[in-house]
Amino acid sequence: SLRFLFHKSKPGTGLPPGRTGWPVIGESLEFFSMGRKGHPEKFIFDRMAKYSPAVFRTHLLGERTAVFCGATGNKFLFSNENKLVQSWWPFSVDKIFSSSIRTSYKEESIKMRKMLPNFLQPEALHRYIGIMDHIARHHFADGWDNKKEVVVFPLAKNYTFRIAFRLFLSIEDPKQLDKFAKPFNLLASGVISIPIDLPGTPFNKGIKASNFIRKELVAIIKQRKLDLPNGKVSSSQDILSQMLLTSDDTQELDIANMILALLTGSHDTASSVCTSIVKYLAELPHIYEQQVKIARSKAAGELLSWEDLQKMKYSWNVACEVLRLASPLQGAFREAIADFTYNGFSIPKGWKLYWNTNSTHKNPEFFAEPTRFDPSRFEGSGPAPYTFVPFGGGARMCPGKEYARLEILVFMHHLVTRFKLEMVFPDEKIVMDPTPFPTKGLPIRLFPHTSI
Ligand code: HEM
Repeated sequence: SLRFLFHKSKPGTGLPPGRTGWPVIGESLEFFSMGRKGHPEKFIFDRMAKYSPAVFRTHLLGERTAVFCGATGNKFLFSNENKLVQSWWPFSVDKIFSSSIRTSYKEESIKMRKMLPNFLQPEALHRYIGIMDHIARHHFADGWDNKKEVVVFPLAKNYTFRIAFRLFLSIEDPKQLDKFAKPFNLLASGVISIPIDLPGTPFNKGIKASNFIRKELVAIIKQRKLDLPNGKVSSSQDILSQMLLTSDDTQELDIANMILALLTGSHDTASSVCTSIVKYLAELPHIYEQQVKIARSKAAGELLSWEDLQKMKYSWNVACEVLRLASPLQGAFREAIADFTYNGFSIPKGWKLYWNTNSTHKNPEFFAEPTRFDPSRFEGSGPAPYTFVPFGGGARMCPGKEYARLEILVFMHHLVTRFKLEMVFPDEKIVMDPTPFPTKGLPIRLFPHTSI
C-alpha cells in the first residue's frame, strides 16, 4: 500500500519523513543513477524540499537509512562517534576488507585507527616531500612531456599509485607496480559492485584481488622485519618501516590490512581530484594564470620543499573548490548504536545514517551561487564550520587528508610549470560512479611554455 512507500511524519511523531521505495533495493537505483548523470545532489535536494531539510529517511543498499543534511546534520554525526553512532561500511566494502580497520566495532580496529594518524601527520610527512617531487618529475617526463595530447584520468591514477607504493612500501620498479595495478582496479570495482559472491562476478573478483594483495603485503612485511634490524633498509625510508618500528607487537596481517586500507583510500580519491583540477584549470584561464605566477617563483629544476607547499595557499584554495564541487566521496555511513531523537524525529538503533557533502557543498545557503567556481570562498576564515566536509569530520575524519594535500599540490605545481592546457572536448562532463570522473577520461591538448 502507499503507506508502505510513503511516510510523512511530523516532528515528535516518529521516524523521519521519507520514501522507502521498492522492497530490498529501496531507492538505491535512483541514488546511484543521479550520480551517474552528474548531479548526485539532486537526490538529496529533492528529498530535503519534499520531506525535511534536516533529515529524511530512505532505503539504500538493503538498509533502512536516515540521511542527515546541512551543517547541523554533519556536526551531529561527526561529534557523536562511539556515543550514538559508529562508522559503518556497506556489506561489499566490509566483505572485501574483512578483518580490516573498517570494521570499527572490533577492539583491534579501534587500536589501528588510533595508530594511523601518527604516520600521516604533517610532521611525519615532511620527509617525503622530496620523494613526491621526485616521482612527479619522473611521472611527467614519462607520461606528459613531448606529447601534444594526453588522456588525464589514467595518468592521474598512475601518479597517485606510484606515490603510494613508493611512500608506503618503497616499491618503484615498474614490473612490481604492474603486478599490483590490476588487482587494485579489480578491488575498486568490487567495492562498488552488487555483492553477489559467485565465480566471475565483479564482487568475487574484488575479494580475490584483496586476498592476493594482502598475501603479497604480508610477504613484504615479513621480509622487512628481517631486513630492518640488520640495517639492510633504512628505518625512515617509508611508512612501512615507521609502522614496524613503532608497533612491534602488531601482527603482520594487521599491518597488511592497514596498508591495504591506506592504499585503497588513496587510490581513486586523489587521482579524481587531480583530474578535475586539470579540467578546471583548462576551462578557467584567470585561475590558471594565478597558478602559473605562483609556480614560476620557483627556479627551474629546484626541488620543492615543505615551505614551498605551505606558501601555495592559492593553489590549495583552487583544490578546495574542486573538492567542494566534485568531492571524491559523496558521503559516508554510520550506524545508530542506540535509539535517539534528532530534530524531533526518532532514530531507531541499528538504522544506517548517511552524511553527505552535497547538502552543504552545493547549497546556496552556505555557498552563494554554488555552481560557480570561486577559490576566494576559502580566503580569510573560509566556509562556516561543518559546511565544507570533503574529508568528513570528527573521530573518523579521513586520516589521509594531509597526504592528499601534499600530493595534489605537487601535481599542480608540475602541471602548470610545464604546460598550458586546452580541453579536447570543451563540454566534457564529470559524473560520479561513485567517485567523480570525466566521461571521456579528459583528453587534453598540451602546449609547453617554451613554445608559446
Ligand atoms: C582528496 C583525497 C581524499 C578524500 C576527499 C578523502 C575522503 C575521505 C572520507 C570522506 C572518508 C570517510 C570519513 C567518514 O567515514 O566519515 C575517508 C576515509 C578514509 N580515508 Fe580518505 N580521502 C582522501 C584521500 C585519502 C588518502 C590519500 C588516504 C591514505 C593515505 C586515505 C585514507 C583513508 C582511510 C584509511 C579512511 C578510513 C578511515 C576510517 O574508517 O576511520 N584517504 N576519506
